[in-house]
Amino acid sequence: MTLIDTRTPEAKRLISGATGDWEIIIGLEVHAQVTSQAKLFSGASTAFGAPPNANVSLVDAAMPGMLPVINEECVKQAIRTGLGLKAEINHKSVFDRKNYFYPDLPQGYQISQFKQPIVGEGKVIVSVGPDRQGEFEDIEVGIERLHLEQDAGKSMHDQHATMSYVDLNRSGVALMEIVSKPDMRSADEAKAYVTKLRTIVRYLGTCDGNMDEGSLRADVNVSVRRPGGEFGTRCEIKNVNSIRFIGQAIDYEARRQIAILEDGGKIDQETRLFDPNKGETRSMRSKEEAHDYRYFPDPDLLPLEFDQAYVDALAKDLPELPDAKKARLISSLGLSTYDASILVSEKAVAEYFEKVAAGRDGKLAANWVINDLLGALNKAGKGIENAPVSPDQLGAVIDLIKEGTISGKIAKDLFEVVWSEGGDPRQLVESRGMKQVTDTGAIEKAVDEVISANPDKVEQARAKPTMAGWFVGQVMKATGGKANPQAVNDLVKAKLGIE
Ligand SMILES: Nc1ncnc2c1ncn2[C@@H]1O[C@H](COP(=O)(O)OP(=O)(O)OP(=O)(O)O)[C@@H](O)[C@H]1O
Ligand SMILES: [Mg+2]
Ligand SMILES: [Mg+2]
Repeated sequence: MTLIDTRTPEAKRLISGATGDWEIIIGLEVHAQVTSQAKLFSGASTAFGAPPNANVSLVDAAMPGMLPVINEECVKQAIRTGLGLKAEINHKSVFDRKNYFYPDLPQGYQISQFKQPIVGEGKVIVSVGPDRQGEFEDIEVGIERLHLEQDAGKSMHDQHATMSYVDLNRSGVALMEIVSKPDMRSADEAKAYVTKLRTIVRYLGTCDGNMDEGSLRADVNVSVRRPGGEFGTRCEIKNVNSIRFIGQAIDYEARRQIAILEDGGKIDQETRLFDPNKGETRSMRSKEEAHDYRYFPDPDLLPLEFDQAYVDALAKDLPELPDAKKARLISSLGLSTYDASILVSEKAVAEYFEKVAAGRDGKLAANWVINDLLGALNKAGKGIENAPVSPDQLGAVIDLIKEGTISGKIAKDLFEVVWSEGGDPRQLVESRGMKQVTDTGAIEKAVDEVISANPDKVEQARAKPTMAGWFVGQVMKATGGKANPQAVNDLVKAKLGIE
């Protein structure tokens, strides 16, 4: 039995407390590391996994007299990301100093953008789902701004009993802070939004999106309100570094706030941390201890200016993005929305699929990629980059089915052979004797044998024509699945004298 969820989309977003329903309001600040060999204002390398303090220039260590020089590559990537988010690109933006003291920030300030960011308002369409009926719902999440800023270094407190260490490798690495509007209403929506952002930056090649290497992380702002009421006070959960944790942090935080409010308390605006081991958020600092960042324009850097021709040139070179690709796969190949959504969700999967589908039946290619290839990869715990079957090999398997050389069933066996042993599918079909038997003489012989061995079943089938399927099954079995099923079906019916 399928359970049909009859609640409206609005009602599905509510969670119930002890005294009635509540709505969760979520806004995310996503920090995405810009794909660039060098840092935002220095030539030091950004390579991941280098020994501590190996990638630190005098600028990143904030030696007196050092001056920042903007890395044009990072500016380009920020503009390209802005275009991918359908956002307004600001031809003039300003770098500000955000002042605070912390041991991993040798400058004593972070260079960021405050009042005039490089990218203004935009929007992202996010597919949320599937729900119990297998349906996706599209929501729109507004982008408030995207600005460029430097990353800080890293303090390490677990290396020594009484001392802390500082690693400045990340100091000065370029980040894009992508600030959403408070448009999300559930953990699922927030998770789907971050997933979509990651897909977009990966298509663009502006950030590698690797959350476990810290290339993408989110500050999660959560508040709750009575449905349709005023926004409540937000708490900000800093630096959450996995999509699953973002969901857990939101659910925990919303319930914590609801419990306080239902108890007659009030929410203090504060910065919190998520503890993945406990699945809880806990207070880091309250608003009273909040920083006064004393933002002001960095006197070492001129405002960043470029003209529309520069933006146009970058726009012209943008790759096809997931939404456009999805629409094209649906309209030109006739794929379902569901299949197209799966295929475009990872750039590498989309590229693989398009190679398989080129010049072939798109729906058949989609079935093979989604059910067989992705299914096998999932089972083996492998990513598409390490798929043992190449697009050419899978394409050849599909061609062999289409030509009638092998049956759909044998194709599954062939796929497994190619997966585990490699090789040219066409040659494997020859050498392993997997060819479909279309020779009517041979099929006829097998049909005759099955019929003469089962006289009682023949009687039954004449009275009940659907029994023909049983004979087809027996013949397929007797021929090792190699007989052409249509030919077997036709012959069985003819011999039994049924329609
Ligand atoms: N009532 C609310 N509930 C949940 N989220 C909210 C609420 N009001 C604002 N937000 C979200 O909080 C985020 C605020 O980010 P923004 O970068 O503008 O400021 P900030 O957090 O004060 O600054 P910083 O970059 O120093 O952390 C946005 O994503 C916004 O959508
Ligand atoms: Mg912010
Ligand atoms: Mg913030």
